Amino acid sequence: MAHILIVEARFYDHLNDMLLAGARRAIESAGHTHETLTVPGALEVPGAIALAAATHDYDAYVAIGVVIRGETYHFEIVAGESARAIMALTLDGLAIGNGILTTENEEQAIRRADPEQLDKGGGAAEAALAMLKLRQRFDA
Ligand SMILES: Nc1c(NC[C@H](O)[C@H](O)[C@H](O)CO)[nH]c(=O)[nH]c1=O
Ligand SMILES: CC(=O)[C@@H](O)COP(=O)(O)O
Repeated sequence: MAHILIVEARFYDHLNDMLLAGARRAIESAGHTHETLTVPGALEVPGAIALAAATHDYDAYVAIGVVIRGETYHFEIVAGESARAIMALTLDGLAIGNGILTTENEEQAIRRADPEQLDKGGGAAEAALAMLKLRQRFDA
């Protein structure tokens, strides 16, 4: 049994609730346990994962959040930099599933967050578990 940390950027409550439900369902149905850590926005997620990793309390991580395009270049910064930093942590050997949605509008986000539609939260949890298996296989 693995212990998974879900790190959620709580920027849009209703969308996050759906992503979290999907992630928790996937982890529980695979027989694992989880905790959730909440940070303000997607830019804080990689730093929170790095801090949590230093404790060695968790086997894998699921990043959850929603970035919706606004009027300015800020979207590119938040979407791109959060993904870049999460990717850097995976290259350091952490097992992470990235469920941070980056969408043009709320309608796209709902379809992807809803566990009964595209279930991207569940997908991110499954990716984290797959990476954990790889870590174990390579004894990392
Ligand atoms: N616009 C969105 C943000 N922006 C906030 C940043 O992530 C960050 O919290 C702030 O710049 C302080 O460091 N975050 C999201 O998760 N989603 C957005 O759409
Ligand atoms: C992530 C974003 O693009 C958004 O929340 C920021 O909006 P804006 O560019 O209108 O300030």
